[in-house]
Amino acid sequence: MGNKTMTNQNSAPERLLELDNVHVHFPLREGLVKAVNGVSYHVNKGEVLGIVGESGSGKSITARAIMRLLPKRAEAPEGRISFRPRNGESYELSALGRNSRAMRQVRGQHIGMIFQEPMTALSPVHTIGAQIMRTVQLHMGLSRQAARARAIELLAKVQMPRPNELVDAFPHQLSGGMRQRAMIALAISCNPSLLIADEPTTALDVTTEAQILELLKELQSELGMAIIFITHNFGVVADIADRVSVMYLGKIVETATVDDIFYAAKHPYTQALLRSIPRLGVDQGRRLPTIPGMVPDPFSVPSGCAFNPRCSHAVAGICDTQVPPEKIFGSQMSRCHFAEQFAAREAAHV
Ligand SMILES: Nc1ncnc2c1ncn2[C@@H]1O[C@H](COP(=O)(O)OP(=O)(O)OP(=O)(O)O)[C@@H](O)[C@H]1O
Repeated sequence: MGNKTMTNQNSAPERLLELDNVHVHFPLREGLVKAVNGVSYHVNKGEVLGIVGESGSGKSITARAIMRLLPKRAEAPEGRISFRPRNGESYELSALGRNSRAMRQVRGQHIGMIFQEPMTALSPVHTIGAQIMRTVQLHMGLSRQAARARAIELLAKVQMPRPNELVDAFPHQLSGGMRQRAMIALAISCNPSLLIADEPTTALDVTTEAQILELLKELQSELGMAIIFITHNFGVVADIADRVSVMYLGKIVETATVDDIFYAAKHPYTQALLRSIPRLGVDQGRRLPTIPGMVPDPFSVPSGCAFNPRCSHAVAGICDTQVPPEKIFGSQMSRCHFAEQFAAREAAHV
């Protein structure tokens, strides 16, 4: 785990990014899709925050709202997104124009982003070296020669074999894993303080996935950057994250340290997701429990707690009518009406 959270003199972690009540809506002909529906979370300097949830829960759209790279059909995000990359430097990302100079500087220099599909970030018609050189020349003011040296250094840093040769390769000449490394080199080229990783290992075979995770952990601790790691895979989260936020239908329903998520989850959705993970040697020959029902269609989000129709703990008259508030237990947050009961049960088991 990347336990490198930077601290100030009082050893309270320094906040790098803060989202406060962020909404992203898609006005479609069929109705209004509230893809992100009041999301609040923070990332401390140098920490890895995992964001977990089923497909369609709003993980990627929240990340794209931070980068102001939302699909054209989306309305401008509502709520506050504050970012403090360095001492004295502070950006209200939510107040910046999508193509403003400041926003382009943030995207180029301070926040890197990597995706499941490397060709989302890489141009097919330029060499890997040319793409890295362009970024570092633009944002770090390097000369052509220095930029080429930086590109080779970055390819070596992401453990590309023969960086002196591959700097002149086009993306299609590389294997999937190597392309992923090239995209990571491009994303970290200007020493960003935050890397947003959106399912970067989902399409890879398990060996390559393990290598890329190892690489990200090494880079995170060497460069001291924070990472938002988006995935639907709890195993990956356990491997890389310090804290985890669980998303369901456009809301964060639980946030906790990795240990508390695995051993003291206080939201029935988190608990259900954890029950559906296969455990080596334990679940052989046994059918794994799945979460009953389907994620509701985004035009008709259930009233009250959006998870209530699928929840085995739901109580009629409460869960289907009242939106649960955030309940805080030390560093843990749960949006369940009955979170205290889970806490009391844990206390009884100690
Ligand atoms: N271009 C779009 N037009 C309309 N609605 C969209 C668009 N992109 C996303 N949405 C809506 O936003 C919701 C959240 O999408 P998002 O991609 O953030 O989910 P996710 O949790 O990242 O899922 P996945 O793991 O499948 O990537 C989707 O269910 C969809 O309803």
